[in-house]
Amino acid sequence: MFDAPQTARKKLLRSLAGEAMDVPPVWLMRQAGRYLPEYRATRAQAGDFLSLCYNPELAAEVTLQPIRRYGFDAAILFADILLIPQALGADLWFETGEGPRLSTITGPEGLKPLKGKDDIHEHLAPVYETVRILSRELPQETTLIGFAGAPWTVATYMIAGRGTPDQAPAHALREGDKATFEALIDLLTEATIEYLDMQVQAGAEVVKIFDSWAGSLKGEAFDRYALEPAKRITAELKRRHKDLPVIAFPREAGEKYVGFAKAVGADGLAIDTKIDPVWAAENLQPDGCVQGNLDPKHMVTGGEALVAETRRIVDALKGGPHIFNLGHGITPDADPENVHLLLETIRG
Ligand SMILES: Cc1c2[nH]c(c1CCC(=O)O)Cc1[nH]c(c(CCC(=O)O)c1C)Cc1[nH]c(c(CCC(=O)O)c1C)Cc1[nH]c(c(C)c1CCC(=O)O)C2
Repeated sequence: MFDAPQTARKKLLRSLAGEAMDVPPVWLMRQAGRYLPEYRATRAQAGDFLSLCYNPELAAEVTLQPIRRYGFDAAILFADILLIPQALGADLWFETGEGPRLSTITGPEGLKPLKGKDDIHEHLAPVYETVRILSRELPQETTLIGFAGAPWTVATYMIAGRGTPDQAPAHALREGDKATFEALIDLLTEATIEYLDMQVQAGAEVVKIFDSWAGSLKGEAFDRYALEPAKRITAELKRRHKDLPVIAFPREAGEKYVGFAKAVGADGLAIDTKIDPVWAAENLQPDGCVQGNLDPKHMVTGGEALVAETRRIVDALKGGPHIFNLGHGITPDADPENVHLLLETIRG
């Protein structure tokens, strides 16, 4: 575990512990990415995106690049939510300009080739090594965030074999073959616990659970397949690592955001761009730290609109614990200069 007096000084950990600050800590989703020329150069050196994820020296290098350039308060491990399916035995590749492709799961036979929750570590060992390098090399004020995809979001890719606008194949399996669907969610929940546990053992100080497609689950299905797995993962990680801060991101959950952090046991709740920060201050911040939620389009367009919207978010959330971030990942067409403008606006 980490040493309390030193971590107590890290701004991100103070926010997650519930402290309101004049200047919130800030980092950006996808801060290591294609909008940075140094990222594109290192990815070219690695060969392709997946080779970069499995090369600890180069993955650590791209994680550090935005920290050197901008001095963010947190670094997020460079990896991907789809490494777990690959570690479990699914095929995974990336089609240039299109996105991920995987083998599909359409029924019980789709589960047969998958490995058990404890058989993922050899495949994921390079990721743990990246975390170890980062925990040595990051500046001491920078918090290291580990992460995984939430079971539902990862399952949507494993079932469809690709990203889908409405997650229809996953909903079809959930409704048509509940046993197979629930066995997959269970396997992913348990494998995610082991994966994040290893990241924490290697030096991750916070973990974030990305449920990018949580918004397509409604009513009871949301509680069962978004909330319950996040709760199981959080409870077990906190049992193994007392005081480990957890950030949940049930993207586009809308009104289901209310009470989510408390029910899950998460310390931080990441909000998407559809959430009004004034509403979040009233309805979400009483339960703990809120992270978000500038629209990533401002990182492309910049100017007065970026400044005004950033100020509006900071002002709305300054009465409670807040981590400044975007509402979703920064896009490849973002202008790196706009990140300087953002940081000047927040930090003065
Ligand atoms: C759904 C999802 C994925 N991956 C992730 C999510 C959840 C968050 C979200 O909703 O965006 C999470 C993720 N992906 C990546 C990180 C690294 C850390 C960081 O935020 O800087 C993280 C935390 C790197 C990446 N993951 C990916 C890239 C781009 C790859 C490249 O360099 O070509 C990066 C930097 C590729 C990826 N990975 C994924 C897709 C759909 C794609 C293709 C889309 C795209 O190209 O942006 C799956």
